[in-house]
Amino acid sequence: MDPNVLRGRLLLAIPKKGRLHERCIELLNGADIQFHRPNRLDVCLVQNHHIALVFLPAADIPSFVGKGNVDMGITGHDVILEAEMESFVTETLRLSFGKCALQVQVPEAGPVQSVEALAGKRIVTSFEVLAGRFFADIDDRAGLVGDTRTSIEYVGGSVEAACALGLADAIVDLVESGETMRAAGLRPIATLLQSEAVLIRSTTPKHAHITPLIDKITARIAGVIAARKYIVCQYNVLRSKLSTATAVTPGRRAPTISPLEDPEWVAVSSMVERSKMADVMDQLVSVGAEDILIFNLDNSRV
Ligand SMILES: Nc1ncnc2c1ncn2[C@@H]1O[C@H](COP(=O)(O)OP(=O)(O)OP(=O)(O)O)[C@@H](O)[C@H]1O
Ligand SMILES: O=P(O)(O)OC[C@H]1O[C@H](OP(=O)(O)OP(=O)(O)O)[C@H](O)[C@@H]1O
Ligand SMILES: [Mg+2]
Repeated sequence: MDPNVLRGRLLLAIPKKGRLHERCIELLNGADIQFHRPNRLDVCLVQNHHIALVFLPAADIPSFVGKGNVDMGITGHDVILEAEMESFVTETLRLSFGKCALQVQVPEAGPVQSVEALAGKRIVTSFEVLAGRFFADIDDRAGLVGDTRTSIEYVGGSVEAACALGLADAIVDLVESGETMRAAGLRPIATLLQSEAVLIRSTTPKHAHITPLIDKITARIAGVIAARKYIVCQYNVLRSKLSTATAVTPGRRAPTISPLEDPEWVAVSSMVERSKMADVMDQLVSVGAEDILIFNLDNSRV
């Protein structure tokens, strides 16, 4: 691709593979960012905006954004910390996917109960910076110096195999469902951090003229995330019970109250978190609300 084609375009990095890739593509579709990625190509032009997408390993995105080589990106909170880029990138949105925890895991049947018992032992991980810092603290407290300190060995993937292969006394790796951990006969003994996918931009952007477009894309993505997170709940209730009912559905800003032909009744419409929908409906029934309807949102701008 001729680099001149990219000139002046906002560069948006997304993971080229792995757990976040497909979710990012869905998000871009939801935000009407249209593109066609030719097979194997890692840079492609967006058809309906002055944007180019850059497909990178998730772990490389923090430093690309932090150094201003791309303008914004989607990656995991965990790899921002691992790349030590937290001062160079701003996390503008949490994206509610890619949720996982970075945990210390030991063989299920083994004797180790605490991280202190791992001081001076062998750790295998893809997170050598975070694990290194964590165990350096433990070594310091145990007064270990030189060769007696905990060894941290980097591997790029399949971290769980290290204990079974006799290469590690413990691993530090991501856990979501816990299926991989259990399948490998491991159990967690400590959590270093919780993570989820985030939208990031450079703290010191190189191209000031691009900021309005960054803001516009951020607002669009925020709208898609909110549309997934919320439903609209609509119901009828006696005017005399309105304040009790709206305490259950206060909405994001305030509920919409509309009159009905029957002056004793009103209709209420309010945004409710999808995860609370069933509880909210139960409570509305118990305060006397009727004709409770739930609507999915296709998109939003909130
Ligand atoms: N099991 C998981 N559940 C949820 N999010 C995860 C999980 N594993 C990783 N992630 C998130 O996705 C990010 C990228 O990790 P992932 O392992 O998918 O990338 P990769 O190593 O580039 O790809 P692959 O492992 O397929 O080679 C992680 O930094 C983390 O934020
Ligand atoms: O708790 P779970 O739901 O089982 O998910 C955790 C697994 O997901 C990631 O692996 P990934 O699929 O990226 O494979 P990899 O080890 O090859 O990187 C992570 O490294 C764990 O192994
Ligand atoms: Mg992986």
